[in-house]
Amino acid sequence: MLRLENVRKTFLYKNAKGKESTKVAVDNMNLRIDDGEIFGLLGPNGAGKTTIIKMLTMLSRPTKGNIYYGKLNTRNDAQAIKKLIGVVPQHINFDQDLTVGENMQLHGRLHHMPRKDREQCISEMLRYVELSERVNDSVRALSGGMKRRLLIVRALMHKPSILFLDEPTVALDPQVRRRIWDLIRKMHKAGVTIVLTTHYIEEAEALCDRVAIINKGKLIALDTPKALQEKIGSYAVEWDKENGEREFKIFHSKEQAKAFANNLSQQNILRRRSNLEDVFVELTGRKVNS
Ligand SMILES: Nc1ncnc2c1ncn2[C@@H]1O[C@H](COP(=O)(O)OP(=O)(O)OP(=O)(O)O)[C@@H](O)[C@H]1O
Repeated sequence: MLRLENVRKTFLYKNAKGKESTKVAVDNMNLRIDDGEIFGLLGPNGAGKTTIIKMLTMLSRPTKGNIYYGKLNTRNDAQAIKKLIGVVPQHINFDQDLTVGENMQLHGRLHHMPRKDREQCISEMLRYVELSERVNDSVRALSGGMKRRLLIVRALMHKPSILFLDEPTVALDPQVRRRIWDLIRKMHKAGVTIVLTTHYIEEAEALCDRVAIINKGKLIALDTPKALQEKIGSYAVEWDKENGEREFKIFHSKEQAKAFANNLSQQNILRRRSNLEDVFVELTGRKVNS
């Protein structure tokens, strides 16, 4: 089990006038992630998701508060925790001058894997993501989707029990995105706990057992996508505003939604089930991708 207790992260920076200011990136966060979950951190750009992942994976220290892996604390037990976790960063960070196999070798060596284990693991992992035939190709020659798949299995080489993925499908087309989702599900089935960040609502809905909605460094909701959606109300009515934008309202009963829709004089009225996007807009007043 992974636990954040009163975690806060601030950054000092110089504002436009050159004056030193403090940015609160993560504000008093309390969170528990259970073994075996696919857990999603959902929020718009700048919400604090990457900062949280960096603290969880010990690339950055909390300004205040503590992060526990069971009884291990990231402040004192970094070496032991590193063996438990795998990290898939947001930006592709292979050595582009090396081949696929050489990049995997490098990662295995950094994790002190014996040569024999390394060789076996690399061929197993490349087979897993159908990249065996590319082992001697330069990483540069791979497509974006292939690089992402390779990034994921590279993080699994030392057999971590928790895998962190920061925006695993950012900038990928829908077909490639689905393939990455299948890979994440496959790893989860194999027993790996998954923690991912996303600003794609569909990704959180498709993959996550539970979702934490983060806005401006704060945790504003935490539950299963279905429970979050039921809490705000399961029925939505939407319509065109005068400026052409869509507006919506959420209701707890179908009858209320129907009565409201019947009394509307606006154009293009639609009744539908509510979704996670509605939850986000209701709670934050913002669209997730704005
Ligand atoms: N090193 C830093 N110095 C100053 N401010 C920072 C630093 N790192 C992050 N921030 C600020 O902290 C806030 C949270 O940033 P973070 O990258 O965690 O957001 P995010 O939710 O991951 O966004 P994105 O989806 O764009 O990656 C932002 O306002 C960001 O500008």
